[in-house]
Amino acid sequence: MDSILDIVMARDPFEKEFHQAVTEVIESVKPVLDRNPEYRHAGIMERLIEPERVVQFRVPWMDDQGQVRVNRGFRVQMNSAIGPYKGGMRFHPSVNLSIMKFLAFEQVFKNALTTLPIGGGKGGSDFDPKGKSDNEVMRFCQSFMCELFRYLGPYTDVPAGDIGVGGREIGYLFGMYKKLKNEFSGVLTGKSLNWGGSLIRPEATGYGSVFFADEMLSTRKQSLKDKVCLVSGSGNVAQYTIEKLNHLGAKVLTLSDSSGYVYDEKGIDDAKLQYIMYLKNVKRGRIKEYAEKYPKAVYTAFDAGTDHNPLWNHKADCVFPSATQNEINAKDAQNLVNNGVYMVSEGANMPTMPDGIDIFLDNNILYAPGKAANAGGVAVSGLEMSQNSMRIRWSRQEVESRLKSIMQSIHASCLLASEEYGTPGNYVNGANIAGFIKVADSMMDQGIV
Ligand SMILES: NC(=O)C1=CN([C@@H]2O[C@H](COP(=O)(O)OP(=O)(O)OC[C@H]3O[C@@H](n4cnc5c(N)ncnc54)[C@H](OP(=O)(O)O)[C@@H]3O)[C@@H](O)[C@H]2O)C=CC1
Ligand SMILES: O=C(O)CCC(=O)C(=O)O
Repeated sequence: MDSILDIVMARDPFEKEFHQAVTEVIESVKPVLDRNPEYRHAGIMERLIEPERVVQFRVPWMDDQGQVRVNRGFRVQMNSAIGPYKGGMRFHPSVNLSIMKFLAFEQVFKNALTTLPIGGGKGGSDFDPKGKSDNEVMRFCQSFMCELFRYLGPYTDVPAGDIGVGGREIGYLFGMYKKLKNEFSGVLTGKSLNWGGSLIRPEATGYGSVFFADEMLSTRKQSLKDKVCLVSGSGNVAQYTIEKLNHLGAKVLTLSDSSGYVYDEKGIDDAKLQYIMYLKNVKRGRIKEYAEKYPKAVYTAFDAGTDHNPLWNHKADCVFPSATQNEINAKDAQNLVNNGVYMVSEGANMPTMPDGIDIFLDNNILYAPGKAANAGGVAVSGLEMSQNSMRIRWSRQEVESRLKSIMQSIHASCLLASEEYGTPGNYVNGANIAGFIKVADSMMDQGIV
C-alpha cells in the first residue's frame, strides 16, 4: 500500500490535505485488499486516488467600486461509480486544489455510506464572501457559473453548499445556470423551498451529526439528555447541531468563528440560538458580538501562534467539531480526553488531525469521523434530487424520519464493517471500509473506465 501513497506524493507533492485523507483510507482498507486481491488487480485504489476530471478556471467579476477582480474556480469530479458527482462548493480564501481534492475524496466514501445513488465531487473558489455586498456576491456567483455550467447537469454533477456557500449563493448560482441552459432542473441542492428545495436540507448536516451521536451513545446505553457539549463553528452545521442538541435535552457551552470562541456556562438555549442565526445569517457579524449581547458569556480571541485551541480545553461529555479541517490537533485531543469527553461526532470534514484521532481511539472514545457523522447533509441533498425528479415535496416529518433512518443505517454499516475486519467499534475503519467496498464493487462491475 505504500506504493499508492508514493504515487500520490510523487504526483502531487504539495497537496498535504489530500495526502492526509488518502493515508487514512489506505490504512483502513489494507485488510480488505489483502482479503480481495481482485481489487488490487483491477487497480481500484490507483483509480480512486485520481479524479475522473478536474476543472480549474478563471472567475473575473467587478466589485462595487468598478474594479475588476479575479478569483480561481474549481470542480473536482472524483468518482461517478455509484451516481452523478455530488458534493458541496466552498468559497473561502484558503481554497486550493489540495483542499478540493481531499474534500472530493472524502465525499466519495461518505456518499456511498448514505445508501443513495450519488457519486463524489467537490468544488469552490478562493473568493471570500465575507465583507462583500450582496451585489458583489451575485456578480461573482454569476461569473463562476458562466464557466462551471458546462460540466454540470442533473445526471452529471449536482453541487450544493459548504463553507461560505448558503442559500443566497445557491440562488444566484441556480439563476445563472437556468438562464444559460434554458432549463429548470434539479442541478443544485440546498435550493430555496419556493423553487425546488427540500424541507430539512438546511438542518440536515447538524441534525444528522446529532442522530449519529445518539446512535453511538446508545451502544453504551446512554442518550444525549443532560449531556454537556462543546460545539465549534457558528455556521450552518453548528447552528442546527445546537438546535437538535437543545431539543434532545443536552446543554451546549461553546461556539466559534475563525477569529475566536465564546464560552457560555449557562448554555446556548433556543433564544440565544435565534440570535446567533440572526447574527451569522442576516447581519453576517462576528461571534464576539454574542458576548456583547450576553455579557455572562466569555469571548476569547484565537491566537494563531498557540499550539492548541482553547475551545477544546473545557470540561464536557460530548464534542461536535463543526467549523473546518484540522481544528483539533493532538494536544487538543488530549485536553478533551483529560477533561472527561467520551464522544466526538464530526460535523466538519476532517476536523481532527491524525495524531488526535489516535488519541481518541487509544482512549476508547466514541469517535465518528466526518464522512460518517456529517453525511446527513448530502443524504438530504440526495432526497432533494429524488423529490425534484418526481416533482413532489415531502413533508418535514417525512424528510426528517428518512434522515434519521439513513444515519442509523450508516451507523450500523460502520459497526458491521469494523467488526468484520477485526476492529470492532472503530468507526474510522468501519466508515472507510463500508464506503470503499460499495464503490469498489461498482467499479468492478463497470470495467476499466
Ligand atoms: N453545509 C453542509 O451541509 C455541510 C458542511 N460540512 C462541513 O461542515 C463544516 C462547516 O460548514 P458550514 O457550517 O456549512 O459552513 P459555514 O460557512 O456556514 O460556517 C463555517 C463556520 O466555520 C468557521 N470557520 C471557517 N474556517 C475556519 C477556520 N479556518 N478556523 C476556525 N473557524 C473557521 C466559520 O467562521 P468565519 O465566519 O469566521 O469564517 C463559520 O463559523 C465544514 O468543514 C464543511 O465542509 C460537512 C457536510 C455538509
Ligand atoms: O449536499 C451536498 O451535496 C454536499 C454536502 C457537502 O458538501 C458535504 O457533505 O461535505
